Order: sequence, then structure tokens, then C-alpha cells
Amino acid sequence: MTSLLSRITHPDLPSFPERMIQFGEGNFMRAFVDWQLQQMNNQGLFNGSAVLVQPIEQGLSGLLAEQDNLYTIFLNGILNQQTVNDSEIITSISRVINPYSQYEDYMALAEDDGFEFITSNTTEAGIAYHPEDRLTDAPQKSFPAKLTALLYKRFQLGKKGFVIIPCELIDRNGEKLQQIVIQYAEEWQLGQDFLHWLEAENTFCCSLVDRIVPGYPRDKAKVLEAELGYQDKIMVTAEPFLLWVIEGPAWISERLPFSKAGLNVVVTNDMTPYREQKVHLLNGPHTAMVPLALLAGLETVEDVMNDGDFSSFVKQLMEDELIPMLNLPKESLLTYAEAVLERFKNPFIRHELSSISLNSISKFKTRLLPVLLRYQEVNGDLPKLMTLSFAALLLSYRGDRLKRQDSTEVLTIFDQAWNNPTSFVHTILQEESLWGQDLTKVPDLSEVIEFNIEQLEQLGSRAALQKLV
Ligand SMILES: NC(=O)c1ccc[n+]([C@@H]2O[C@H](COP(=O)([O-])OP(=O)(O)OC[C@H]3O[C@@H](n4cnc5c(N)ncnc54)[C@H](O)[C@@H]3O)[C@@H](O)[C@H]2O)c1
Ligand SMILES: O=P(O)(O)OC[C@@H](O)[C@@H](O)[C@H](O)[C@H](O)CO
Repeated sequence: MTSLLSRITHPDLPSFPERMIQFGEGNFMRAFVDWQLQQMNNQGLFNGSAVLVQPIEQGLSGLLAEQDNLYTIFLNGILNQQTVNDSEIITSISRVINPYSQYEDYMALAEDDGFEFITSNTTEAGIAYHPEDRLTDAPQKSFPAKLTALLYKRFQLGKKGFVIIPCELIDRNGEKLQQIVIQYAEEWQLGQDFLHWLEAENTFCCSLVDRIVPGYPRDKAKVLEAELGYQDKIMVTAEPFLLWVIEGPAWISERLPFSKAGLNVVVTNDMTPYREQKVHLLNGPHTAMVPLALLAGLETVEDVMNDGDFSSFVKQLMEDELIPMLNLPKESLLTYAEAVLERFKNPFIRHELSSISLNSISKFKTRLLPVLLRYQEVNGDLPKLMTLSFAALLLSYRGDRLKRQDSTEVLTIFDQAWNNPTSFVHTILQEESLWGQDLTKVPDLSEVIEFNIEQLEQLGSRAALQKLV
């Protein structure tokens, strides 16, 4: 039996002073932010580590502590025409605090002048306002409430603020986080001076992240451990490609010298085009392929890309239905789309369709629906491939075919609608809490979805798709 990765098995690994507070210890943050800190440290450009704060009660703090906060990252794929198959032990996390059992340690972070940066990824659900949160809770439930309590203590101690860069995949994440912090400050009556300090001493940035991180390599962990010669319960796999767009002042690039370290980080005063491109041309096709491919029995993004019918679907969806609707230079969209197709084909990582399917309804709403509606407005008819995927999504949410992974609220809406099969499509499309509007008002949409569901049921997903590609 090999030993668990730790500073005992690897006594010569370096440590760095704490400079960043990071909310979120999930796969993505460890393969994205902490990996980038490591690259800057490797080049002597940052000399810093992150303290991780576990945002919810259950998480990886125990496993990270068991491994002295070390873990291995595997980068596998093709970058700039070169095959990359690298592994590295990440040493840029100093410790992990679980505020549910270590609230005092958490609040003590406010006392340390060494901290300059705050980052986060608490999923799309994390940047939310919970009215029941109070300053006196230990800890508060929501991430923004926890952050407000920490910032307030920092202010009371008369210390400088932070550069705050959330990575959650929601639009205008930095502004949204700032708004909720201000809402708590007002609700908790923390005073005008604190509100002024928040504004003057802190820089909230919006950011957009891009790196495919399938996470723990369940299928080959044992083989990898045998190769490494140690056990690692929190190893993480990712693609080599990375993009971080940070909307904020130019001086951020000096204090966080990502670009100097050769990392693909853009600091800009307008991240909108980058977001449009990524959310609609990468996340959109992911979300569109999932229900059709799962119904056809495929398991991974790579399976989709190696399948003639399904890869044609993805390519045509991008070229015929998504790109023409995006308000960006066509050439750059085509170049981006080509790069995304290459990334989807990555033969070295196993990106499970079932993991992408989590919360597919809200993903469809943000990643595809705006483009579908724009297409209808511009062309006066509906996009064929997107509506087939939409039909497959509704079919897969009936609960009689695929395992669904979504909130109880969403699943209850579908279960209730399916109690009356004849009105199922109408009831679901009408549900404004799912789509932000009544979709039965979109010309022809109900009929097209009804027709596509029939096709999918009668012919199966592959044959229904073959009629269109
Ligand atoms: N995996 C990828 O390829 C990838 C790429 C870009 C962005 N992302 C985004 O990153 C997010 C996390 O992905 P991951 O792969 O690290 O998942 P993960 O399950 O490994 O980590 C999830 C993290 O979010 C926290 N969290 C979960 N629910 C929360 C809640 N309700 N409130 C506060 N915190 C909560 C958890 O504590 C954990 O730190 C996802 O929302 C995803 O959209 C993922
Ligand atoms: O991470 P999710 O579940 O929000 O979405 C699934 C994928 O579309 C997503 O993880 C992409 O791989 C990622 O956004 C690429 O940067």
C-alpha cells in the first residue's frame, strides 16, 4: 500500500506566505486559481499562497488537511499544436478553514495585513442573498453574508481592503457580489462609514473563467497512483487551455502578474464580448449535446465528438444557429468555435455528460435560450437543432428516461406537469419560474417542441437527429 501524499512523503516542497483568501475548495478552483498561483510561484513572481474557506458545511477541508493541503494536478490535452501530459504537486494552498467548525479562525483572517486578494467559486448558487443571515451568526449561511462579516471586521480594525475577484459563472459576478454585500451592510445597519470603506478600499472585479476541469479521474485513479508512487484522494484532471478575463483596473496585472508568468489572463475594462463568446459557443453546445447524447446512450463529450451524427450536430449548431446570432466579429467567432471543437475532442480527459447535465434547466435558460429567442426574432422561424435539443431536454426531465440532477423545486414542476401528459409541454413552456418568461407566447415553439418530442420517442434520439444534420 503506497502512502498518502503529504509533506512527510514530500519533505522538500516549498511553502509560501498567505496572500489570498479563496472561498471554494472544489475541483475548478484548485485546477484554475491555485494552479496559476503555483505557476507564478514557480517563476518567483508572486511568492504567495491561498487560504481556502469551505463555503458550505460539507466539503474537502478534511481530505485536504489529511494531505497537508497538497494535491496533484494532471493537465492533458493539446495546446498550441503540442500534446501536453503534465503532472505537478500543487503547493500554493497553505490551509483550509471550515467556518462551520472554525469560525474564529475564519474571522481571524481579517486581522492579517498579508491578505490582499479574495477569490471565489461557490457555483452559480453561491452568490445569493439569504434574508435570514445575521452578523452574529457563526457562520452565516450564504457566501456573501460570510464575506460581509469578514469585511466588516477588517473595517473595524482600520485595515486596508481587498481586490475581490469572483469566478462564479454568472453574469457580472463581481457587481452582483458587491450588491449583496451592500444589501447585508444596510440590512445589518453597519453604518455609512463601512459603506464608504467598502467602496473606497475594495476593488470588486467581474471575471470570466474558462478551463475544462473534469475533476477526479475516477476511471484511472489507481493507475495514476501506481505511476506517482503515492496515494492522492483529491487529484484533479484538467485541460491545458486556460483563459481568465478580469474586468478591472490595469494595475491588477502588476499586483497579480499572471501575464508576466505567461498565463492567458486578460485584464480589460469590458469583458462582455468574451462572456458572450464563451457562454454561448462553449457552454451552449455542451448543454445542447447533453440530453440528445445521453438519450442515445453516449457517456462523454469525447464520445459525442467521435460520433459522426453527434459531432455534425455540434458543428452545425455552432455554425448555423449560434455564430450568426452573436454580435461579435465573425472571424474571431469562427476561430473560437474551431478551438472549442478541438478542446471537446480532447482524447486525454474523460468529461462526463452526466456531470454537465447538473442543473440543465437553468443552464439552458442562460446558455441557449437567449440565442434561440434572438434567432426567432431575426429569422421569423425557429432554429432546428436548438429546438430538437430543447425537446430532448424536456423529455429527459419527465423522469421516466434519464436520471435527473436538479433542484427539488425544478423537479417538482416537471413531476406535476407530467401528471397530465397531454398538457405537459404547454405547462412547462408556460412556467416563468423556469425560463423568466412565458415561452408559449413564442410563435410556433409549443408545436415544434411537441413534434420533436414525438420524433424522439418514435425514432429515438439518433434517428431524429439524423433527419436534421
Ligand atoms: N469543472 C469545470 O470544467 C468548470 C469550468 C469553469 C467553471 N466551472 C464552474 O465552477 C463551479 C464549481 O465547479 P467544480 O468543478 O469546482 O465543482 P465542485 O463540486 O468540485 O466544487 C463546488 C464548490 O462550490 C461550493 N458550493 C457548492 N454549492 C454551494 C452553495 N450553494 N453555496 C456556496 N458554495 C457552494 C462547494 O463548497 C465547492 O467549493 C461550477 O459552478 C462550474 O460552473 C467549472
Ligand atoms: O461547469 P458547469 O456544470 O457549470 O458547466 C458544464 C461545462 O459547460 C463547463 O464546466 C465548461 O467545461 C467550462 O465552463 C469550461 O470553461
